[in-house]
Amino acid sequence: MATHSGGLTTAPAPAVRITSLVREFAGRRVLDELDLSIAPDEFVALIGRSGSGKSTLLRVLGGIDHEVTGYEELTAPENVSVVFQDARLLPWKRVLDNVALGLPGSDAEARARTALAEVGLAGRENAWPVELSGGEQQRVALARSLVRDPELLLADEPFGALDALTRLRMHTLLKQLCARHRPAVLLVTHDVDEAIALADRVVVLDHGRIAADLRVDVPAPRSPGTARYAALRDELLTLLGLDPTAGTVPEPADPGASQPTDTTPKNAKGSDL
Ligand SMILES: Nc1ncnc2c1ncn2[C@@H]1O[C@H](COP(=O)(O)OP(=O)(O)OP(=O)(O)O)[C@@H](O)[C@H]1O
Repeated sequence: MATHSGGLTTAPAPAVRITSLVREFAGRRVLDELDLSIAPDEFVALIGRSGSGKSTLLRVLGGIDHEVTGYEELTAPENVSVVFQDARLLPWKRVLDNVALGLPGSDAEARARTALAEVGLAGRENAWPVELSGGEQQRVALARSLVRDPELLLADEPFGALDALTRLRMHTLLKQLCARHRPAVLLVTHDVDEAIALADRVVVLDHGRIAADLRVDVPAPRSPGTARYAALRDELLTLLGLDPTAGTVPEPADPGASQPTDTTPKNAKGSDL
């Protein structure tokens, strides 16, 4: 939200501001003088080929990786929540206790109940994680993150392991939760359609640098049938080195999986995204 003073309109301080960030592994630059800003309550999707540095950037912003150099500025909120592809629930704790774990205050349990209701899991408080489906477990993970009212929500392919229908339901849920809690969001995804469905901006990472930073100016309800949607989708696929006419965007490569079907597009070098 902009602030006003003396007739001037001042943009709010960004939730995230990074300039010239470098992360090296064994002398190889995985983040290469990277610049990125995210406004408070802005939803940014981060896409890029495998190995482009997406998870590394999330780890830095989540305070998990401190081995960075070179930066002129590195600002991120202290109150950060992270959601991963797997829900990472404690199997020996019931759902409610997973959400309430570590929450301060005597109202922790009540807040956890409210959060579970928000993600559609009222009545499942006493279930064990193993009794929940993958989508339900991710709902718990979202509740556990958002009950802390984070200023920044980092999500690393949170819906990557879910089936297509569950994924769409989770998109709707995440949009509702973000509208209510208004964190800044950085979502890593391999799915261009997911990025367009959810984000205000899509940032494309290539070899540790921002190759493109595109505003999602597709009018709601962001239907794939519209010309603007199709143009943005094509632009993003092309930036990823994919042929927009070749089919859907592939899932992240799973080394243990069998070869993808012939609907899986290949990048210019013939390898998976
Ligand atoms: N701990 C580490 N030690 C050495 N190299 C690493 C380490 N972590 C990441 N890397 C390397 O950094 C590069 C970027 O990795 P990162 O996981 O950030 O990519 P990514 O864009 O998230 O990929 P993917 O889409 O496959 O998850 C890769 O080449 C990876 O091998």
